[in-house]
Amino acid sequence: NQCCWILTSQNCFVPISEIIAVEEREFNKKQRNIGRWQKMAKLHAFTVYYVKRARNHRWRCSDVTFWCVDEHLCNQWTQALKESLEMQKSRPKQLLVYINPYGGKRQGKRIYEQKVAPLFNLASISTDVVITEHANHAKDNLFEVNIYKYDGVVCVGGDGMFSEVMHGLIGRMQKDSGIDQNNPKASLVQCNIRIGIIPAGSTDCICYSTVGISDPVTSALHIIVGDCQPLDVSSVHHNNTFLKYSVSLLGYGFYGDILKDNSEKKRWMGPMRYDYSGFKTFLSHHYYEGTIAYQPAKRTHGSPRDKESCRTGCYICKKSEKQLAEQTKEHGLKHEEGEEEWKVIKGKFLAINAVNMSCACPRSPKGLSPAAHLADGSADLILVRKCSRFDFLRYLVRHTNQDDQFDFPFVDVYRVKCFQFTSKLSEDNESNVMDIGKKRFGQFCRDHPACCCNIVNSTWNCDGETLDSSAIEVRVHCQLMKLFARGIEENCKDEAACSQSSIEQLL
Ligand SMILES: CCCCCCCCCCCCC/C=C/[C@@H](O)[C@H](CO)NC(=O)CCCCCCCCCCCCCCC
Ligand SMILES: Nc1ncnc2c1ncn2[C@@H]1O[C@H](COP(=O)(O)OP(=O)(O)OP(=O)(O)O)[C@@H](O)[C@H]1O
Ligand SMILES: [Ca+2]
Repeated sequence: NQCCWILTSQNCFVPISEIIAVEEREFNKKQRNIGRWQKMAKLHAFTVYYVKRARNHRWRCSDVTFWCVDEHLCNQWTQALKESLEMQKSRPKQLLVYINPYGGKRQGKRIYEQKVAPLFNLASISTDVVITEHANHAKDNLFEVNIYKYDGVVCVGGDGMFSEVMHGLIGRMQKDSGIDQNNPKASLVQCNIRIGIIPAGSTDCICYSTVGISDPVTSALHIIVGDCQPLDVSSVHHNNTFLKYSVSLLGYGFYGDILKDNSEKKRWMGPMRYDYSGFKTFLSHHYYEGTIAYQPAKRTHGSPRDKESCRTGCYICKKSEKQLAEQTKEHGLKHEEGEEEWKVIKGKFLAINAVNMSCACPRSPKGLSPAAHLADGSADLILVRKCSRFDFLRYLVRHTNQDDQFDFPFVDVYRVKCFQFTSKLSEDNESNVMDIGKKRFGQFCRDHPACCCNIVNSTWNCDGETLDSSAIEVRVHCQLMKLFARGIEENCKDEAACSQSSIEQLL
C-alpha cells in the first residue's frame, strides 16, 4: 500500500506506489578468501525498478539490486514486494494503444517501440497496438472495439491524436448511455477509462500541461504507476448541433488564423510550421468584430489572476470534485440549470481564447493562462482587443517570460462556465442586412493585409482543428474525463539525492 517504503540508498526512499517492477535474479559469484579463490554458496538476489525524479519534471526508470545468501529471506522479500504491487489497484494491466506514425516529426512508432514498449513489458502490462492508417482511424475504432476490457487507452502522437481518442471515448460513452451529444444542455456521462498520452506531436500542450514536460518515458511511467488526473472538457455546439469537444485551446482570431494558414501542405515543415504561420498571422494583424456572452464561474474558488498555479493534489480541483459528487447525488445526471446572469461584451478583437487548462507547452512554459485549473469545471476566457502590432507583440512576448500577460489595458480575462460567440458578420446576416458592397469590401481587405480591418470571419481553432462555424455555444463539463497523469508536481528538493543511477546493496 501507499504507506510502504523501501530504502534504496543514502536517504532515498521509494514508496511502493512508485515501484515499476520487482524481478528475481541469480548470482554465481566467486569470492576471494584468505588469499585463494573459493566458490561461495549461491547468491540470491532481486532487483527493484523504481521511478527516479530528474530535472524539469522528468521521470526515469532506475533500479537497485538487493542480494544475500539466504534464499528463503530473499524469496520472502520478493513475494512481499510483488504482493504489495498487486495491491496497487489503480495500475493498468491491459491497454489499447493507438500510434499515429505521421504526427510531429514522424517518430511515433520508433518512440513507442524503443522507449515505451520495453517499460510496459517490464511492468507486465499487456497491450493491443493499432498503428493508424488514416485520420479518424482511432476515433472510429473506439466505437467498434470492446473498450470495457481495457484499463486505459494510450495515444502516441500530438494534441490532434489525443483529441481523436478523446472524441472516440467520450462519444462511445454517450452512445452506450443513450445521451444525445447534439443537445448542448445534456449532462454528459463521465468517461472512467483513462487516456495516456505518449507525446510525439507538434505542440503536445495537453501532455506538457498535465505532466510538466513532453517526454515519452516520463509519460509511460505515469501510466505504469496508474496515475489519475481528471480533466475538464468543453462541448462546442452550433444551432443545437454538436461540433467538437475541447480540452486545451478554443481560439478565434489569432490562433484560428494560424491554423487556417497552416494547411496540410506545410506538414513537411514539422512543428516549425506553426512558428512560420504564427509570424505571418502576426504581420497580418487582423481583428474581428463580434459579441461574447458568458456566465461567470461563481462556484469555482480561484481567479485567472491568481499567482498560484494548479499543481498535483490541487485543492481547488479537489473542491470541485466534491461539489460535483454532491451535485450528482442530488440531481443524478439531470443538468442543473443555473440562474446566474449572462454578461455581454461587444467589441473588436485580435484574439478570443478560451482555455480549460494553462496550455503550457515548450513554446510557452507558463501557457496562455498560467493560473487555469485542470479540473475545476471552468475555463478562462481571454479577450485581446484591437491594439497596435507593437502592443500585441508585447502581449505575446509575456507568454515566454515571468511578466503578467493579463496586465494590459487591452486584455481582459474571465473565469467562465459557459459562453457564446457570434461574429458581427453572422449577426448582420441573421438580421438580413446583407450588404453586397460590404462583402466585397471584406474581400478587398483580406487581399490587402495592411488594412487590418477584416469584415470576413476568422475560424475557431479547437485543440488544433478548425471548426466549420464561427457562431458557437460552449459549455465546460467538470472532470468529464481522466488521464494517466497527476498534474504538475511541485519541484522536488531532493532531486540531487535521488539522482543516483543504479545501486547495488546488501540486505
Ligand atoms: C516573439 C515570440 C512570441 C511567442 C509567443 C508564443 C505563444 C505561444 C502560445 C502557444 C499556445 C499553444 C496553445 C495550444 C494549442 C493546441 O491546442 C493546438 C493543438 O496542438 N496547437 C496549436 O494550435 C498551435 C499553436 C501554435 C502557436 C504558435 C505561435 C507562434 C507565435 C509566433 C509569433 C511570432 C511573432 C514574431 C514577431 C517578430
Ligand atoms: N495514419 C494517419 N494518417 C494521417 N493522419 C493521421 C493518421 N493518424 C492520425 N492522423 C491525424 O493526424 C492529425 C495530427 O496528428 P498529431 O496530433 O499526432 O500530430 P501533430 O503533428 O501534433 O499534428 P497537429 O499539430 O496538426 O495536431 C490528427 O488530427 C489525426 O487525426
Ligand atoms: Ca479548468
